[in-house]
Amino acid sequence: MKLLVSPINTEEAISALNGGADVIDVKNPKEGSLGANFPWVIKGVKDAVEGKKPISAALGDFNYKPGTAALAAYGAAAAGADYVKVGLYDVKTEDQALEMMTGIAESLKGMDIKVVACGYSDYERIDSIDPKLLPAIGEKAGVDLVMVDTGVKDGRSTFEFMSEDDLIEFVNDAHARGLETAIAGTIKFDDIPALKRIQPTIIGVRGIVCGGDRSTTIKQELVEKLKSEI
Ligand SMILES: O=C[C@H](O)COP(=O)(O)O
Repeated sequence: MKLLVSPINTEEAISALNGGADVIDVKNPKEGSLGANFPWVIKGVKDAVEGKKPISAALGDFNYKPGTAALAAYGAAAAGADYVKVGLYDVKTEDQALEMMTGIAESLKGMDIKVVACGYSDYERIDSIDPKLLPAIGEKAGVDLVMVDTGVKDGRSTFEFMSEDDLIEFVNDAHARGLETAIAGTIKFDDIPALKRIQPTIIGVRGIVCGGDRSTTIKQELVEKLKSEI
């Protein structure tokens, strides 16, 4: 399993990089679970990481706006992202999700950039699409990776909203369709044994490597610890 760590600035990105993160995922938690950061922050992180690891950019917790999302993806690509992650937050139907993801994949066609469709394990409380539908939608839309995160960052974990069996079904369905997978959402050290059984391609974190409070800063030693445990 690879480790994706979500810094908010260059300093945190260097802690993530030096701690052994495999993907440096630039986001802006002030704007939500998958809040987008500014292009110059993505660019700054890209320059600081010097090609040692790929850069991911969160595009936002989206409502149903395929054109806006496709343009945001294009912008993140111009800023240097190697992965673009869109949160299907206020996206309620399979048709809406398919149109969103098809538009993003089309806008990045011919570029060496991975498209990530992210659903939310707590989809019922935010009235969003069930993430278990994403592997089929993602395959149709031509995305590279499907992901689950929590939509509300209130300390409740993905494991409180989806059972291990649900997550195994999600991962196996996606892998059978040739897609990569990521699981995130207040992952704790105690969740590592379950994640090893589930075997997603990537584990996505922030809070755990900030020492539990995601509003503080990423600590290199916690990234090192997590990396060695997974
Ligand atoms: O993409 C990963 C998320 O930033 C996870 O954040 P979290 O571990 O604080 O829920």
